[in-house]
Amino acid sequence: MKILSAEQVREVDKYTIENEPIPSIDLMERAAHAFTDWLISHFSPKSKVAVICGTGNNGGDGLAVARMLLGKKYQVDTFAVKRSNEASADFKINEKRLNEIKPVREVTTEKGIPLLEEFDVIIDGLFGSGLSREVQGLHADVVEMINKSRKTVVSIDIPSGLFTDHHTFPGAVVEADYTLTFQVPKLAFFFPENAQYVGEWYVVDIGLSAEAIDQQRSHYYMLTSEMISKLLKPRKKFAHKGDHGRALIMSGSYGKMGAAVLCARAALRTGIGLLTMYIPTCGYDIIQSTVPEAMAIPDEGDHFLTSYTDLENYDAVGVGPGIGKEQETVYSLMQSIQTYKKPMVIDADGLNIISEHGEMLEILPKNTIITPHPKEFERLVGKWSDDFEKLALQKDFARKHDIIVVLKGAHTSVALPSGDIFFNSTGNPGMASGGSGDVLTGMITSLLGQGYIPEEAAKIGVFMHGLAADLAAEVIGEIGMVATDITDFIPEAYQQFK
Ligand SMILES: NC(=O)C1=CN([C@@H]2O[C@H](COP(=O)(O)OP(=O)(O)OC[C@H]3O[C@@H](n4cnc5c(N)ncnc54)[C@H](OP(=O)(O)O)[C@@H]3O)[C@@H](O)[C@H]2O)[C@@H](O)CC1
Ligand SMILES: Nc1ncnc2c1ncn2[C@@H]1O[C@H](COP(=O)(O)OP(=O)(O)O)[C@@H](O)[C@H]1O
Ligand SMILES: [K+]
Repeated sequence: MKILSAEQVREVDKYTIENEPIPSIDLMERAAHAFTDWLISHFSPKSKVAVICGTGNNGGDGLAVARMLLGKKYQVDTFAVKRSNEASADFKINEKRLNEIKPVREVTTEKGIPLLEEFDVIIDGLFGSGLSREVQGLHADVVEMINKSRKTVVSIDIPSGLFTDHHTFPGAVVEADYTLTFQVPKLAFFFPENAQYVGEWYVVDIGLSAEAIDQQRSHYYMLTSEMISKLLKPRKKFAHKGDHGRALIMSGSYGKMGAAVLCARAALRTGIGLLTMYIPTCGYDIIQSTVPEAMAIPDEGDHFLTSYTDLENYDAVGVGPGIGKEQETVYSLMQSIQTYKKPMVIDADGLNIISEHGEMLEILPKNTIITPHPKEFERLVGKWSDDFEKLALQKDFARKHDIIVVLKGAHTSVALPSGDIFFNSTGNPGMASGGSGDVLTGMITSLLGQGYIPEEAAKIGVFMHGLAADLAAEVIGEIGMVATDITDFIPEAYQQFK
């Protein structure tokens, strides 16, 4: 699913109005219906609802929503924050329609700001995609009242005061519990710095022209199950293990053999035909007894990797989880990168080593997939001042080194050398515990080994990893979830695509 800028959404709106064709007031009605349907399914008619409107089309949506809720017997009070008589044409039409049912209360001074404590739900229709500057004065006071109310806040399209296409400095921005955004996700929603404003967010379809969306050029996408299902290859009836690839994973050190075990189990659950673990000698018995499906080649080093093995026969090689940064391990990594000519998967200490030996970046096989978490990424590229800058760094790094950068976190992003970036839509905070990343490395290596091209392996791996965790959370919750649970639910994640 494409992610569009505010400007692009405006163009798509305009195209839809002209070509469907549909009068803009009817398009607003459609948007308000979609929003209201969601509200009705989440809040009972006993709820006291305050709708706070600006005088643009976001406010127009708010007025239409208020009218629809009144029609469904909700108790609704509507407030329009006005600094002048200027308002959008569709706002004025909806103001007239609502006034015939229940008058809109005008807020023109600070004193006129309503007490919001008496309401259960506050609908935020102050500003949407037309936000053109930071919110100040009367509007800022209203935003502050909304945020102080501690009531459930649902934002229409975008939390008021949040810029969708660049960094928003802390100030007057609505802190929504829910944001229902129209038609396409907005870039700012994917960043941790905006989580407190956006809350839980959903995309609601308002029937904007698919053709117009197709025509918009965007580097940003959200991974959806529709996209993943198109990538997955079914198994053939007469397939044998040789058809599903051979992967080698170099992982583990004394005290960190768990990383290797997690990685191995995840690779197997993701469907690799044959898996070999290259591990220090101390990990040999551990791997052989905990993951009997995998073969094992012990390195000469007892506690950590010191060398490498013949890599040529493997369809994919993953390196990094739990390997440590000993000098001999640096050599081991360097030699494997130099020897293996196909794309690799590099994670964790593999990346920490590279950040201390920048020359390795220059020799990484093209389309290698690296999977840093933010701290590992910072070691590679340096600090950033906000999440939009982090995104730019990720994009540049992928381009410059011709690699795929999977930057992990909530909404993990997959940056391709082309400049395209795919944000994940699966996953939950239950994954924020040791070992979850090792599982991902195993999954992506497995997919690469099965013949998926690197771009596909990264996208499928990231999506399925989060989906497995979501399915695990449904059964066991987020708190008690451990990395092994994610692995255990990988098969069920695949079952969703049967
Ligand atoms: N047909 C469609 O297009 C559809 C659109 N839809 C809805 O419309 C929304 C976009 O509406 P919109 O473009 O009217 O902009 P909106 O966000 O309401 O605000 C603009 C007004 O606010 C003002 N303003 C801006 N910043 C300000 C500030 N900091 N402080 C004070 N004022 C500020 C700005 O003034 P100006 O910048 O011109 O000075 C202007 O007057 C979109 O999010 C969706 O909800 C849906 O109904 C589907 C169909
Ligand atoms: N709050 C969250 N929501 C969704 N996914 C998360 C969240 N926190 C962590 N994750 C996922 O869990 C994994 C953690 O990886 P990483 O930080 O490398 O952990 P470790 O090194 O312990 O294995 C990543 O894939 C990340 O995307
Ligand atoms: K809003």
